[in-house]
Amino acid sequence: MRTRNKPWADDFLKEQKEVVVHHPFHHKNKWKDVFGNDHPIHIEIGSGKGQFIAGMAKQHSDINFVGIEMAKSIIITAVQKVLETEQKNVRLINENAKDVRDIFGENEVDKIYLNFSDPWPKSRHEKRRLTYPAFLEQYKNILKKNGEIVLKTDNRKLFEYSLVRFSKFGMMLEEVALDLHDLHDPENVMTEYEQRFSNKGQPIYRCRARSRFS
Ligand SMILES: C[S@@+](CC[C@H](N)C(=O)[O-])C[C@H]1O[C@@H](n2cnc3c(N)ncnc32)[C@H](O)[C@@H]1O
Repeated sequence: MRTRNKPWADDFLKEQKEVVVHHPFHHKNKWKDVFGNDHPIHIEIGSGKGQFIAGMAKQHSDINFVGIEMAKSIIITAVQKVLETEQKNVRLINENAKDVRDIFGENEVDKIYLNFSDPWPKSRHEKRRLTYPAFLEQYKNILKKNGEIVLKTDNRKLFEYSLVRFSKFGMMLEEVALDLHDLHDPENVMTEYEQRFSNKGQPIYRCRARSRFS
């Protein structure tokens, strides 16, 4: 995702304390205190400009959403979108998710969304894919038993790779959709990338993998 450098981003993010969580590692095991309730927690890794998480928060006010986005120049747009919704059930974190296990405690998360994650097609970059086993190991740790990972992508190779990885990791594949929009799922909230690829006529893939670990 290309964006211009925005020198005012730091100050803007610091000011948005209602939405941006500045020291997320301090809240490990205590996210219910951040939200002031014990509703289920769904996280999105690589939230981009926030269309998905803002839309989901509006659609599900009984769920707490946390978006993690490492690019400062991109997350500011997500913050603006969340502010527009006036929803209280969403927080954003400007961090790299490589240490997600240090942000959430064991069994603290009910669902993880991976939307249009960077595919990293070269095999020497495999470790950067968000469905690489080292990431799955961390997801397993923070996910509740029967928690879910929902992945959407336009990238067939990343989709195939992720299906194999989920399966080798012992997760149960509950849905494999090769053309998500053909399902006309009324609950599907489109991401920015999803909208862009779908407008070009490309099929969108989605899978749901359920954790069977405690
Ligand atoms: C291709 S974009 C997709 C954005 C959005 N999910 C969408 O579907 O429109 C991938 C996003 O993930 C972010 N990202 C990639 N790896 C990440 C990581 N390890 N931690 C946090 N964000 C990450 C990137 O900065 C980028 O904004």
